Parts: sequence; structure tokens; C-alpha cells
Amino acid sequence: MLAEPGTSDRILVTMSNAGIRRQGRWLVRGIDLTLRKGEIVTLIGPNGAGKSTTAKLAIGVLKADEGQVQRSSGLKVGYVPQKLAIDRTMPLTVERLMRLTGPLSKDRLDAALYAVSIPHLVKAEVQHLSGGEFQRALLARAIARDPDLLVLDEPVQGVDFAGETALYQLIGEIRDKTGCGILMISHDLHVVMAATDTVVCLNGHVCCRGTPAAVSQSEDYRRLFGASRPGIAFYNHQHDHTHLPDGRVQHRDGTITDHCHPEDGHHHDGHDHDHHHGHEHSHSHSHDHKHVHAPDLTGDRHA
Ligand SMILES: Nc1ncnc2c1ncn2[C@@H]1O[C@H](COP(=O)(O)OP(=O)(O)OP(=O)(O)O)[C@@H](O)[C@H]1O
Repeated sequence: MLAEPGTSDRILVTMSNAGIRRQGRWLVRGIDLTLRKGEIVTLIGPNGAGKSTTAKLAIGVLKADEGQVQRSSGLKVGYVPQKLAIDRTMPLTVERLMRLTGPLSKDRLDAALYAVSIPHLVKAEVQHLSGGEFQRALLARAIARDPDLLVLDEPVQGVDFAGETALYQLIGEIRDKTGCGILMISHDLHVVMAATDTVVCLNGHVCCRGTPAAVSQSEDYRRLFGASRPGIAFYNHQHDHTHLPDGRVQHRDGTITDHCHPEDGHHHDGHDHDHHHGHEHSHSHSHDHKHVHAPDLTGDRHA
């Protein structure tokens, strides 16, 4: 008998009630988070909310003082930290940057640079790269060793709007091609983050989570970031509800609940809460329900 594509074998990291304490203060606490193959999870939150700390806990750079963090055995992580201990004014070629973290065959190095569309920059000096090219070089370095999980701390820093859109598109393509899981960190929701499957809004603890569209409408998000955020646009499908591969339920407003009981979810609007397993579905589309699709902002790249 063919088994349903399992969800447990797709799990890369499970954080259960994880917390970390420094100098008598909890930097983050009560973090529940699951990272799976093929999924993009984005952590958002204001400065100091604990996004980098949570990412470091997830990959084992930091150890939890409370709760548990479990990683699948032999998990290979590609990590682009927020700050690099590299002096960008020192002479350093892209090729050497790629090898600073360990040996890498020429074939893999070239393939990774090709995947991020900068194969011509292999001999370029890092100090001469544009912001977007530098982020691509870091991304190439992180994907070169075939990671199961890619962790990208502020992957679009120093990149203009068009470059940002292209970079998020590229990150989505890397996920599609390699099937790796991706944990991203961003200060805020952004139009292209609609490519993200799940947004987790942090402020020392998990304030809310769900699709980008759902989180942007949630009270917690609005409280944290202010009521109106310009530039957020989502391409929404009208779902009644969708059963995610891991058994959770995504409601029409984009919220995700573990169970089908209305009281379990983050329901704010007082209607459309009667989604139960076994009741009538009204899916009228045939695409993969797991993804919220970004608007096509990248047409020029396909021209
Ligand atoms: N080793 C440490 N000792 C004490 N405090 C720390 C340590 N590391 C981080 N912090 C504090 O923990 C909090 C969370 O830091 P973190 O870098 O995770 O936040 P962040 O959400 O990634 O912020 P930003 O958006 O500014 O990058 C901050 O208040 C920071 O000052």
C-alpha cells in the first residue's frame, strides 16, 4: 500500500515551548514552531523581538534554557546570518567567500552561483558587489552544500524594491527546485512575502501566525506594527477552508488552526467559523492549496 506522503518525515525542526534567557531576562519564551521540507516560514517582528535568537535556537547555534528543540538527524543547514564577520573592504573574491566556511568543489561552486544568476561574478571582489549581488553571493554560499534547511536572516537587506522582489522570487524557486525548508527573517510583511507559507509574528513570544494575508489582518499584528501598512498586497483565493498536508485546517480568512473547532483558532471577525472536518467543502480551484501565490511582479524576468 502506498502511504500518504507523510508529514512527520517532512519535519526538519520542532521547537516546543522553547525559551532562552540571558542576564536574568527571557529573550524569547514559549516558542512553538515546526519547520518542514518544502515550506517557507517567515519570522517577523520589531527590532529586538527575538527573530535572530529564534532562528539560532532552531538551528542549534544557541541552546534552549527551557523547552525543547528537536532537529531531524543529520540535518544540513545553510545559514545566511544577519551580520557577517567579514570586513567588506578587505580584498576577497566571491570564490573565496564561498569557500570560507569549508571546502567546495568547483562544480558545486559554479552551480550555486549559476542558480542565483551571478556565475559571471566568480572572480569579482566582494567589495565591488552591489547590495543585491552580495546577497545573492551569500545565498549561493548557503545553498552550495545542498542544505535541507535554509535560514535567511534579513535576506533583502541593502537591496532596492525591484531587487527585493527578484530575491524573494529566487528564494521561492530554490524551495521549489530543491524541496528544502526555508526559515526567513524579516522586519515586516512585504508584498512578495505572499510567497511565504506561514508567517510567525514574534515579540518575545509568538503573537500570531498564519498566512501573510491572515497575519496582516490580525489584531496582534496591527497592534505591533500599527493599523495600516502601505505596500501590502495579496492575491487571495476565495477558499471556504483547506486541509493542509499535516492535518491542520486553513480557514477562509487565512488563519490556521490545529483542529476544526472554531474556538481553537484566531478568529477575530465573528463569522465563517463553522469549518469542521466532514462538512461540505466548496473548493472550486485545482491548484496546490498549500501556497498563497504572490502577485506576478516579476514579469520582466520572464520577458
Ligand atoms: N547574548 C545576548 N545577551 C543578552 N541579550 C541578548 C543577547 N543576544 C540578543 N540579546 C537581546 O535579545 C533580544 C532579541 O535579539 P534578536 O537579535 O533576536 O532580535 P531581532 O528580532 O532579530 O532584532 P532585529 O530586528 O533588530 O535584528 C534583543 O533585545 C537583544 O538585545
